[in-house]
Amino acid sequence: MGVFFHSSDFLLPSSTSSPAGHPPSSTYALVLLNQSLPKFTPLLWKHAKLRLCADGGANRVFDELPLLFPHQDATDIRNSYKPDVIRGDMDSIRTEVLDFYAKQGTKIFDESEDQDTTDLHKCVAYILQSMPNQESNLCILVAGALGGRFDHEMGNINVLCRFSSTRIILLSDDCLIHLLPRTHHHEIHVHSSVEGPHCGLIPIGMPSGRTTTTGLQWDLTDTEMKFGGLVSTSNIVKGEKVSVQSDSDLLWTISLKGNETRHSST
Ligand SMILES: Nc1ncnc2c1ncn2[C@@H]1O[C@H](COP(=O)(O)OP(=O)(O)OP(=O)(O)O)[C@@H](O)[C@H]1O
Ligand SMILES: Cc1ncc(C[n+]2csc(CCO)c2C)c(N)n1
Repeated sequence: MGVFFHSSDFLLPSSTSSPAGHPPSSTYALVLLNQSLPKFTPLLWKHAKLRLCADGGANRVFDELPLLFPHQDATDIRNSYKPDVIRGDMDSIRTEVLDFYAKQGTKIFDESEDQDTTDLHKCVAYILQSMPNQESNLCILVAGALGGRFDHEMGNINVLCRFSSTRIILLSDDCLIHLLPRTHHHEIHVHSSVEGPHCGLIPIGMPSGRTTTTGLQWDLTDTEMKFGGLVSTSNIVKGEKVSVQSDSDLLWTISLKGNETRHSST
């Protein structure tokens, strides 16, 4: 069985290269959702080759990005953070925002006839169509995916499952989540300057009969996990490397640093 390597390099400045022995860095696409943008959004923006707003996510870029640069002119910031694409059912984007980005040359896709898939789903499908040759090293970063409405959060997690062969990372200021498909063993490189130590491993879709880990305070050894039984929450990463293998798909989540003033216990 092959090994998947995972590393949150996108949380580090662009000049910081991957550690020796790690695979070449990913090609990133960024999707911005209609939820408070993480304060590290400008860093994700810089790493990304393609930037999309899911419907009302464009309002967040318009309203909130200038607030991250309080000493600069809001219009200058809006002019320099122009999304490549806005796609969704367009029931949340404000007209002034749509007009502003349409004039800037952003491609607008109104998919209002599809009321069965979420705006995030529509954006991921667009990325896969428009970057077909990048699939093996493509990594889709989703900003504003967590915190807020629970139905939206579950819809966002469902996108991880619907596109399980694509690397997709859901992000908020507080944590990240991605899928560890059962088809591979997983090696997670932890950048302790920006992430951890709190983490979790959660079976998704079905119980996990056997999961084995190394590198955690509470490691699992051929352990069963299921809702109604054990799921691994409030675990702790011990060092720089975590390994996971399981007979079913798991969600991996790890806390992000930088919110110590809001969460004094982290
Ligand atoms: N509170 C939230 N928490 C997490 N994700 C969110 C939240 N609000 C929106 N999103 C994400 O942003 C995307 C775009 O949001 P938007 O508000 O435009 O969606 P929507 O389809 O109009 O929502 P709805 O009609 O259910 O209110 C959604 O598809 C979802 O992925
Ligand atoms: C069983 C079922 N539940 C909810 C929806 C509604 N829905 C799901 S995704 C979406 C688009 C949001 O932009 C909407 C309205 C549906 N179609 N089918």
